[in-house]
Amino acid sequence: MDTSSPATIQSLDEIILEFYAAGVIKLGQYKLKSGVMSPIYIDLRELIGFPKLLNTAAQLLHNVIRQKSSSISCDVLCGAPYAAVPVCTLVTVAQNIPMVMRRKEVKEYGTKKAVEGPVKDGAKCVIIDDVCTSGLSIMETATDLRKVGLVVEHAVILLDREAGGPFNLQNEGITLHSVMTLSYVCQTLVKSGKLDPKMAKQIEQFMASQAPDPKPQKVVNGNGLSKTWKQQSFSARAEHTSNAVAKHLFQLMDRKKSNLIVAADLTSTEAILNLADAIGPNICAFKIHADIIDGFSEDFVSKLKELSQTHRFLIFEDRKFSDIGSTVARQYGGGVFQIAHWADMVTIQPTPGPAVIEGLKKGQRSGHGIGGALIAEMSSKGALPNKENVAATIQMAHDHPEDIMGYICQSDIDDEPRFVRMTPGVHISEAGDTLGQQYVLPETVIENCADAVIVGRGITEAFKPSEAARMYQTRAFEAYLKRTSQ
Ligand SMILES: O=c1ccn([C@@H]2O[C@H](COP(=O)(O)O)[C@@H](O)[C@H]2O)c(=O)[nH]1
Repeated sequence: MDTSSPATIQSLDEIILEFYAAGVIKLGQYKLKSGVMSPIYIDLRELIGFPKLLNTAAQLLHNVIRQKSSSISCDVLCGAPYAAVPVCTLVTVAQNIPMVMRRKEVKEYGTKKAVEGPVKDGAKCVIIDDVCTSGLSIMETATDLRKVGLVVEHAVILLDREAGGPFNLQNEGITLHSVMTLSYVCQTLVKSGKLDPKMAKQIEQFMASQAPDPKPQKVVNGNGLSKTWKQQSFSARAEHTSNAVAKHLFQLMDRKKSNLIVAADLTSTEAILNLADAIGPNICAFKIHADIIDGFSEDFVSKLKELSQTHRFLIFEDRKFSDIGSTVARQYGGGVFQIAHWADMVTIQPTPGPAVIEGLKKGQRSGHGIGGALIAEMSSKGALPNKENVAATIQMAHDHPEDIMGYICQSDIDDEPRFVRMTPGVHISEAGDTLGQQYVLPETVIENCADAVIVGRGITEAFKPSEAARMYQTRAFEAYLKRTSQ
């Protein structure tokens, strides 16, 4: 996403708000081309009623071409019919770049051309479009342009709905560049009070449900060899998983530049909520133990959920479910804590076997699979080592990819990129505690196996928890960047 000049981040936000005021961004229930109902609809055709805004859109699009001029070469433009034709015409006039027009319906008379305008064999044509969902309409345009000899390698759009467009187009040899993403638009509307955080969460869930199915990716390192799971980026791995929570967490870690999960092992609801508010911007997930909290209540849960929406983090209940299926179904879906109603992620002990997962599925409340993290290895001293158990745990995960989002582990136990590895027992002082907890540095666990680090007392007992959270966030994310650049 391009957020630089002339629209700085601030002025891009202002433009988004103007789009909203002009009715270009609509909230409600709208039917998409695919027939799917969407809680948000972006109709850039409305821009033709607002000449100033139309011109701004043209400037934003041209900025992308200008700023990426070292990679995008552009002899001619083509606005994808019909919504993008007016805005493309403005770019043509303002920048003196010729334009061609693709006809959707070829005339039965006259020249019968599918592409009108200055078509030169081998000329580089950049497609301009308003919104991209799956990339299909850009692909249709590219097919016609290629048929007449134009070379299409880039498309520039105003808004990416993040439903697989860039990935699908890349497979067809087209790099997609967008001015903004749907998540950024939602974020801006929430910040300005135009969009209720609850509604934003619904949109986020809708987007996750629309995200593409995992597709095999050609992921190779500098030597042309297949990248191991450790070398792959979170965004690439999001494409590999069919677990909605893992996909969401991978995308969140990538966007927030945080692979820090805090373990908020505090007992007062007030202290927990204050911590969540203070460090929310630095974390991807907030882990609690509901059963150690004094005065756990519905009110506490709703406040924590509100904070999770404001700061965009997942709520992680470290319940370590480990009973027969029927008991687990009740522990998860009912009882004092009603965990299934508020936890995005939960930990699971694999010892009962697959029945524990079936029990959780029975107790679940969300529409998607449970965000189950299987405990493969524990951090405490003397934790029972058993290779057979680890192998069986991996098998359980592989047999339940819709419900298992990843592992709690201490070493590199599996080659499969789709699972998120989370490692507790992380502290910048490796001394450990007096009750068997063992600590390792964030850099070491990321290098060993962790995608996300789980840090408890390193943050909660720090003199300034928010500064400590920032420090762990930076160290863990930099270690991840280093690992993926190898
Ligand atoms: O193997 C495990 C599994 C879970 N935990 C949990 O993580 C945190 C660690 O807290 P620190 O204060 O950073 O020690 C805590 O909630 C444990 O229940 C773990 O430590 N090891």
